[in-house]
Amino acid sequence: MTTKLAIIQMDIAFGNPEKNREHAESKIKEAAAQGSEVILLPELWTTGYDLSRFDEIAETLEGPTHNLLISMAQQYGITIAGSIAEKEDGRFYNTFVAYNPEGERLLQYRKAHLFRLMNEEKYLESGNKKGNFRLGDIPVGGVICYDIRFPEWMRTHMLDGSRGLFVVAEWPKPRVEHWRNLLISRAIENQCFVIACNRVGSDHNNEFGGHSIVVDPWGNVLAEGGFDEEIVYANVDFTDVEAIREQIPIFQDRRPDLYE
Ligand SMILES: NC(=O)CCC(=O)C(=O)O
Repeated sequence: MTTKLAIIQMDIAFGNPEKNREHAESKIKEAAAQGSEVILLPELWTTGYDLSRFDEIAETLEGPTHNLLISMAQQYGITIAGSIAEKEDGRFYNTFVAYNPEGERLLQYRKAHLFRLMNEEKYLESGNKKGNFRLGDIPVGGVICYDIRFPEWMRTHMLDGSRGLFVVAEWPKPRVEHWRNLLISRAIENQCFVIACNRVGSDHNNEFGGHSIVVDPWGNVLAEGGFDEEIVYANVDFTDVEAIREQIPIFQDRRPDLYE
């Protein structure tokens, strides 16, 4: 069965959640009108990297961004996912959330690997739980940006039979070839679909690279964005994973006794 995906490769207004919510809302409407079933937004799409103001602009999971995502998921009968600045008990996290068409939260994954080049370790706490969730019956994982440089962490997400890896990012343009190559490698080595959303535009420190991408479990690029705002669409059949895992059974042939 095919799943219709839409990746919202948007620019993000620095530290301006209201403006970003308005912008995302119009893009979500546009993607839903095309029949999309799963819609992916970028990393920290409401705030950008305005980390020093997270005490003002981060939210609990009951905040206005979550209310908006829940109401849009219900109104359009879609699953919506992306990462948000989360605040809990005076601590801050970069948290990937997903809501199903009933408005139920499927995922709360706090970024595990904090990226020093963008000062995350100075302002954020890291998460310590995996980002596995289910799209209906389909097991998948969700991780955030720098996490993709840790293949062992991605593999951990795949050991339960997950068929897809959702990735959200604010990945700078000068390393966009790393982004592409890492994502294609994660798809091949885990024989899974990789569905990845990167923002575009710039903030005071970085220009971001876009190139949101959907890769199949054989490593073929099914859809890819450019450097500007756009919605990247792709249809995927998560059951395709089975034939490839039968043909080259890496999950059966692993030798964890040697390397775990
Ligand atoms: N937001 C991030 O985690 C950026 C990661 C990144 O740019 C990298 O090169 O890794």
